[in-house]
Amino acid sequence: MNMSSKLLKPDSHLDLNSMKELPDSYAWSSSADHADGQNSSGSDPVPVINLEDPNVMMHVGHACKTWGVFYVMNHGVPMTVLDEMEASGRDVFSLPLDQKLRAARSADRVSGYGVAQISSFFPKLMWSEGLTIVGSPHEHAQKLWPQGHIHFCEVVEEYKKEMNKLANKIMWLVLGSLGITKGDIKWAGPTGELKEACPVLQLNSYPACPDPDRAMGLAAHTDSTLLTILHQNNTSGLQVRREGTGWVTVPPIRDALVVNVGDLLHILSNGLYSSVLHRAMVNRTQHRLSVAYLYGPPSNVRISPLSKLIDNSHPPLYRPVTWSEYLGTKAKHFNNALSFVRLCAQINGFVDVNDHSSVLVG
Ligand SMILES: C=C1C[C@]23C[C@H]1CC[C@H]2[C@@]12CCC[C@@](C)(C(=O)O1)[C@H]2[C@@H]3C(=O)O
Ligand SMILES: O=C(O)CCC(=O)C(=O)O
Ligand SMILES: [Fe+2]
Repeated sequence: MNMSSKLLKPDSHLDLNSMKELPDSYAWSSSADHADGQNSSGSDPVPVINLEDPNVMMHVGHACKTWGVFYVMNHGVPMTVLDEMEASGRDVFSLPLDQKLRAARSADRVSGYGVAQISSFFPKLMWSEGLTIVGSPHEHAQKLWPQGHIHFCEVVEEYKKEMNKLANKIMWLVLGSLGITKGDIKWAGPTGELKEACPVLQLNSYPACPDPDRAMGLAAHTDSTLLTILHQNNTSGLQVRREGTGWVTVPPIRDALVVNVGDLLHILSNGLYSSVLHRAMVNRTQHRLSVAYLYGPPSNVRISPLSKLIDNSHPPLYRPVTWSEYLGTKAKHFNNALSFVRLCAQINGFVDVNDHSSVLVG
């Protein structure tokens, strides 16, 4: 069976690295929309939080409430671990296309190589490729490098270990900022460690693009996570949507990682913290890489608004949902997914601040 032709849309096979012009199937818009955010020097910058600051919890809470995204410094992840992951990502994406397609994501799975999962919601193709690793990287690595893949697997495992520690730390800061303590979280272990679901690592590659003003690296979306921790190489491209300002660029800072609030944290916080809409733009000369650690709860845990945040004047806004149920809803309804777990939206006459359905197309 020819896996690749069955698994990806025929025109998704184009080797982005070899294109001299932007094919029409990749042309999203006029440059006007894209210009928004490229020059956001006038707007507030995304908060940078020092994890060793004595007031760190307050800063995290404030950033979650007002931005849904922040940088963390003094995060404790060794620079070598970040650099090695970046180098390994580069190794993957510089393989010949036919070799990468051996690890292609099949229609019924989350993991593997291919175009972004959300591609099917858009009429145009995105200027990117990704490798999604759920759990062990072994199976994909073996397909990518039949002769040897130990190093790649070691790098991924080390990266996940470090990210898990950091995600746990940040998650407790977030929960603490909501007044939540260890006993309030069902999926916390005896020493306060948060049990996590099968961790998901998303490697994204955005090759240099002949017409970046009309292309889109990764279309606007929110993450279906509690938190996402993002490492980017030295090339800018990430933008977040800010109420009243528009698209704000989140340039790489060498010593910092980017943390996004995901949809499940929006639900858990009963809407106090909103997941942030973000997208990735591409560059004319530089290859951009990013590595996202998608952090969520164990798969059997139902996430619902924390009971400490509920009272008569703050009724629960969402019904309980597990991560895998939510991913299914997202796969079907994309940026509308939250409204499908929302309680009584019509009765209460709420306008969901997190309903991003109107920003579907770049
Ligand atoms: C655990 C997740 C979360 C996924 C789906 C699945 C695996 C890959 C994730 C991403 C990564 C790239 C952006 C996104 C929007 C996409 O297309 O795939 C993400 C999506 C989500 O956050 O909803
Ligand atoms: O490449 C980026 O900066 C964004 C990646 C992203 O949003 C994701 O993987 O979910
Ligand atoms: Fe994302």
